[in-house]
Amino acid sequence: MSVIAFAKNWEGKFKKSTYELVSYAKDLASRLNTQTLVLSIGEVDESELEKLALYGPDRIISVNDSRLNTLSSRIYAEIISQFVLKESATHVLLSDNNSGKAISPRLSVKLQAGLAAAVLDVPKSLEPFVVKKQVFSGKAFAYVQIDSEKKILTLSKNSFGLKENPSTAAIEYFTPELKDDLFKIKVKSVESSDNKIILTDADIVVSAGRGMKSPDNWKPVEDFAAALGAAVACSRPVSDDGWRSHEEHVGQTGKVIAPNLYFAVGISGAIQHVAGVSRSKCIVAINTDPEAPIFSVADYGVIGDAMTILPKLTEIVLNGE
Ligand SMILES: Cc1cc2nc3c(=O)[nH]c(=O)nc-3n(C[C@H](O)[C@H](O)[C@H](O)COP(=O)(O)OP(=O)(O)OC[C@H]3O[C@@H](n4cnc5c(N)ncnc54)[C@H](O)[C@@H]3O)c2cc1C
Repeated sequence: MSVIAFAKNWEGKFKKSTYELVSYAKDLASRLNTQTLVLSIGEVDESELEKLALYGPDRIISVNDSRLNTLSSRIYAEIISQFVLKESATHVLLSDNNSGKAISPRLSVKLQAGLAAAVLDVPKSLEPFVVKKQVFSGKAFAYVQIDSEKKILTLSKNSFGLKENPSTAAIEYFTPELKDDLFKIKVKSVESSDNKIILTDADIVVSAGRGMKSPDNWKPVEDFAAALGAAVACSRPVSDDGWRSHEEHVGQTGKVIAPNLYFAVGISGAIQHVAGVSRSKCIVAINTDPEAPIFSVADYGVIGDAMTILPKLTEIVLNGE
């Protein structure tokens, strides 16, 4: 028995969500009285791999192969599955991000393992193994029992947090057996259409709604987001009216996000909007209406005109005053 966490990297760097997953894996392994193994795939420097040790793994294993720098859910599932079988691991953890969502169903089939996606908490019980997960865009929770010997969980962002637990895990290397035909589809080059931060991965999101009154009023939103290194999002009517692209629409029928910091600017806070952002660690609302429902879910609120407040906040971020 052991717990394996898949440590996703972004161009050779780990993010907070990876460290959160390792923290969760350590906690679960302690409850099960077993070891925590962290598996990294693709080229990552040893200095970066060593950072994982802060969150308590017993072993850090790297598949250091340049052919694996681009995600292929098929190949990654094959590698993780080989490693799970080699180690006779029982619990496999992935972050509930795009990679985890792509890899985990394939892994579930390969390993004949029960899968619980978007898990929100430590298991409610170990025997039987029951975890809490979100359903209906976060409007409800379900308790799921997994009876298979091997179990796969994808962990929702910001549901467990970071728990430092320094270990002295040394870095090991694993070479899976990968047949040539796995590499028949190759990514020859990656061209980004723009330098936008990916909304679902962003740590900070500045989101705006109908309170901005016109698509021509988005510059203060974009300037503030740029100053913070944040992604830009919007409410549904804004994208329905063509003010912004549907790519930016968050909520029940849009993207579900969980950044560390979410700014809701000129957004009333309808339940369908909040369904997609309620797992943000900290919500800051800017709204002229002190009765706006968004204030009941916000950690901080600013009552006032966004067109005046956003440039002031941008100035403070850029110049510290
Ligand atoms: C089935 C269904 C699914 C839906 N899915 C989604 C979804 O996924 N995402 C989503 O967002 N919505 C969704 N909606 C729509 C949702 O119900 C709301 O209508 C929508 O979220 C409201 O958008 P808003 O907050 O931008 O606009 P409004 O509700 O019009 O709110 C605008 C806010 O801006 C404030 N304001 C006005 N002027 C200023 C100013 N100068 N400065 C600061 N604040 C100002 C106002 O006080 C107000 O609170 C869905 C609805 C349905 C029925």
